[in-house]
Amino acid sequence: MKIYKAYAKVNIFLKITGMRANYHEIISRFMRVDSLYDELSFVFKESDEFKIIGDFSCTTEQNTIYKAYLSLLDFLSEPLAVSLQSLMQKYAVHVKKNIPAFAGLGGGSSDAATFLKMCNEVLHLGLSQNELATVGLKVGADVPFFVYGFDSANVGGIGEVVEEFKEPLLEFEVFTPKVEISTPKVYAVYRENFYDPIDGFKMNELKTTTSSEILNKMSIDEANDLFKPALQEYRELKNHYKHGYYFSGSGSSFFRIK
Ligand SMILES: C[C@](O)(CO)[C@H](O)COP(=O)(O)OP(=O)(O)OC[C@H]1O[C@@H](n2ccc(N)nc2=O)[C@H](O)[C@@H]1O
Ligand SMILES: Nc1ncnc2c1ncn2[C@@H]1O[C@H](COP(=O)(O)OP(=O)(O)OP(=O)(O)O)[C@@H](O)[C@H]1O
Repeated sequence: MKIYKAYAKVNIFLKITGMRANYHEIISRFMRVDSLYDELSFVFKESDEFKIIGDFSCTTEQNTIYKAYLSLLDFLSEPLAVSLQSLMQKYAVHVKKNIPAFAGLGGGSSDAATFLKMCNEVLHLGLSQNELATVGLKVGADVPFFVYGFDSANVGGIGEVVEEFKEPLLEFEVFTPKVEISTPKVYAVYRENFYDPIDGFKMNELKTTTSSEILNKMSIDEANDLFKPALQEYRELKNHYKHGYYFSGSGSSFFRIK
C-alpha cells in the first residue's frame, strides 16, 4: 500500500492582526519540517465501521482524520459520497504517529490534510486544492497550509489564506517539552492580557523577509505573540526554554535552525 507523508510545521513568526468573532486573525510564516512526519496508508480491514489504526490519545470521533472524513462527506455530491463511504468500509486508515501531540507542530491538522489528499487521489474525486482547503478549514485552522503542501508560506486570516513564500527549506532541530498546552487557552490568555495587533506596515515587512533573516533578528517573544501568554499560563515552560530557540504555534515545541 502506498504510504503518504504528513509533515510537521513550525511557525517562524506568528503575529496577531485582529479578531474575527472568537477567532484571532494572524499573519504567520509556516515552514514544513522535512525530518518529521506521520505516515498514513489505507489498509484492508474486516468490519464495516470507520477505523483509524494508530497510537492516539483521543477517540475516533475526536480524531482530525475522522472530522476530515465527515467534512468531505458533507461536501461531496451523493454518488461520490457513496464511493467515499464504501472506501472507508473496506479500508482503515493506518497512521504511524511520529509528530508529538499538543506540540504546536500541526500534527493533527497535517493528518487531516493528508487524509483528504489520499481520498481525492484514490477515488479520483477531482477536487482542487482550494476545494480541499475549504473542506479542511472546517477541521482546523492549520489544515489549509498542509493541503497546499508548500515548503514555506505566509498564512493569514485564521489560516485560510495561504501564499507560497519562495525560499530555501531550512533544517530544524525541534524539541517538545511534555507540557500539554491547550491552543484555545493560550489564545484566550493572549486576548485578555497581551492583545496588541500589529499594523499593516509591520505585517508587510514580515511577509517579505526570509525565514533565516527573521530568526536572526527577532527574539523568541518578538517572533511569536503566543509565547508570552503560553509562558504565563504554563509556567513550567520556562524550565525547558533554551537560549537561541524559537516557539512554534501555541507550543509546547521549541526549534532552531540546525
Ligand atoms: C496556533 C496555530 O497552530 C498556529 O499555526 C493555529 O493558529 C491554531 O490552529 P489549530 O490548532 O488548528 O486551531 P483550531 O483547532 O482551528 O482552533 C482551536 C481553538 O483555538 C482558537 N483559535 C485558533 C486559531 C485562530 N486563528 N484563532 C483562535 O482563536 C479558537 O479558540 C479555536 O476554537
Ligand atoms: N490525528 C491526530 N493526531 C494527533 N492528535 C490528534 C489527532 N486528532 C485529534 N487529536 C487530538 O488533538 C489534540 C492535539 O492535537 P495535535 O496533535 O494536532 O497537536 P497540537 O500541537 O495541538 O497542534 P497545533 O500545532 O495545530 O496546535 C490531542 O487531544 C489529540 O488527542
